[in-house]
Amino acid sequence: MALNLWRCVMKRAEARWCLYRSLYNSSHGFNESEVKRKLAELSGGSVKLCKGENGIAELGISNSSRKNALSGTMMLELEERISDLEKWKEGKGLIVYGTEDTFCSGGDLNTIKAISNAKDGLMMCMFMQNTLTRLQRLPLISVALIQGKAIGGGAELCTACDFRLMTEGSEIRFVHKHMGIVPGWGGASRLIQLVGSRQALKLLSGALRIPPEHAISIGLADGTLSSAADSALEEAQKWITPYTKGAANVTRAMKKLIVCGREHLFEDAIRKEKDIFATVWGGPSNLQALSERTKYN
Ligand SMILES: CC[C@H](C(=O)O)C(=O)SCCNC(=O)CCNC(=O)[C@H](O)C(C)(C)COP(=O)(O)OP(=O)(O)OC[C@H]1O[C@@H](n2cnc3c(N)ncnc32)[C@H](O)[C@@H]1OP(=O)(O)O
Repeated sequence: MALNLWRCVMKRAEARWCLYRSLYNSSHGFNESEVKRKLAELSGGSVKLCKGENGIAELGISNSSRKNALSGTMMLELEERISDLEKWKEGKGLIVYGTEDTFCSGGDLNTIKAISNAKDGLMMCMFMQNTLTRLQRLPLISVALIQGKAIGGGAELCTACDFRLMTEGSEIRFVHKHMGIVPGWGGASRLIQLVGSRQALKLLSGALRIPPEHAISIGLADGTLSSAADSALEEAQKWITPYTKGAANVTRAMKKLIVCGREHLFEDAIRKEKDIFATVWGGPSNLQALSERTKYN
């Protein structure tokens, strides 16, 4: 009886701690079923989840013909995998990685072109902000394993993890300015939290390449992996182990403390990011950039 009561108290506390509350719902004009229907039409690639016996899950972003760019269906799969992880009570850690030689090259430009009007762009923005905020709030210690490029939305995705490990020659780059837009998946608000407003302004307004050594020096990355591509995941597992060792409920409680401490006043900032995103999305610079399909080699 006492245990059930304790469980009920904890459930209410978690709800109060905003651990599982989405940022946007119908009161914000967010029509989730409508945006899911639209994204389901834009296919390609996959997002796979493997939950380990050791309490560490691996989430793999895969769209090999498009450098792991996130198509509409991949955005939906990402949300489904995160829902799965929210229910995984034995979970302690999570490694997010891209298959082959790239982390993620951002939104799939074919998907982005199909939703370049103001309404669809805003719906996608709110869907991805909900999804990446839930990723960030998971009671799991999360690591983005960056091999190759993390470009645009891919750079934003990696900021939603607690830590970032980069392999030699990899690069994080917020290329949004060259697309005539600003980050919209919450990446700007999280980058400011990670590196401070001055560094964030340089990285965003300069669309600067961020190699491993620079990322570490400004506090964006937490380590470099020297391993070859096929053993990077194994090395990331070793890196995360000291932080996930021990009882799952304690590790999860530690992460919950961090989430609650970090988010005070955060929701205001991220909602303003959405409003600013709406002023440039689908505008002349954005449409021009989409027609040029610049390569950021
Ligand atoms: C809010 C987020 C924001 C948004 O949603 O608006 C975005 O994330 S917009 C997308 C931002 N990302 C880009 O613009 C990346 C563009 N691609 C590149 O810069 C390069 O492809 C690079 C650096 C990722 C890899 O260069 P590399 O020379 O190694 O390979 P290729 O360029 O030959 O690419 C192979 C193949 O993949 C296709 N590709 C790459 N990225 C994307 C993408 N984001 N969407 C769709 N397709 C992509 C590329 O076109 C090549 O296909 P091919 O048929 O051979 O042209």
